[in-house]
Amino acid sequence: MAEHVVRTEYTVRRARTSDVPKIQALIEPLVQERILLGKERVVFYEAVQEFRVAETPEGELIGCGALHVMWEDLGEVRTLAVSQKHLRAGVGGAILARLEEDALELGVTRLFCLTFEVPFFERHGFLPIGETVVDPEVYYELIRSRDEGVAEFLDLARVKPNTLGNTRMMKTIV
Ligand SMILES: CC(=O)SCCNC(=O)CCNC(=O)[C@H](O)C(C)(C)COP(=O)(O)OP(=O)(O)OC[C@H]1O[C@@H](n2cnc3c(N)ncnc32)[C@H](O)[C@@H]1OP(=O)(O)O
Repeated sequence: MAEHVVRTEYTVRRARTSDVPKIQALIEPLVQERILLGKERVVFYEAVQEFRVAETPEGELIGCGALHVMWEDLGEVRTLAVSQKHLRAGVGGAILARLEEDALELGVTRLFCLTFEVPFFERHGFLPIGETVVDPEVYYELIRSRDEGVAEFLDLARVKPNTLGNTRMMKTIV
């Protein structure tokens, strides 16, 4: 008997302000599990232009992901998540591909991520990295940022509890 395959129909689009509560609801279980870092709602509104979301024809938000620019050539994939019932249907891969297009459009050629989902990111061309992979001059510029994600990228001691068990990964997308 042929295997029954459930197809998920969806489109990936730029996020809108009205998506913010839905993005928060989508990632809340992952925040509870300490897989993703919880953030205040205002932080999501401030970052709404960084987000892409996956939506079904019925208007259900089933995935999200963000690209945060850190430096001239450097960006970070953030808050990539797919709802439990739509996992393994290509949604995460499609959002990541769109974030990579966004990165190239902006001039960003190196993408960082900090994740527990190592095999997923490896399949998309990311490789584990050890320490910080920026020149000392850039390091001392980045250290001025107030962004928690940048602090995590720099592996600063004060954010180590947030990053415990995560793998630091990088992809060059030129
Ligand atoms: C940088 C950060 O944001 S770090 C945080 C990363 N996110 C998390 O940790 C949150 C929890 N995890 C998730 O939300 C998800 O697992 C994600 C986002 C990592 C991946 O999302 P998914 O939509 O499941 O990814 P996608 O479907 O593209 O690929 C996953 C698997 O499904 C498989 N797949 C893709 N399309 C299909 C399909 N149509 N039918 C069957 N399998 C499929 C892929 O081959 C892959 O399989 P593999 O793992 O055996 O190689």
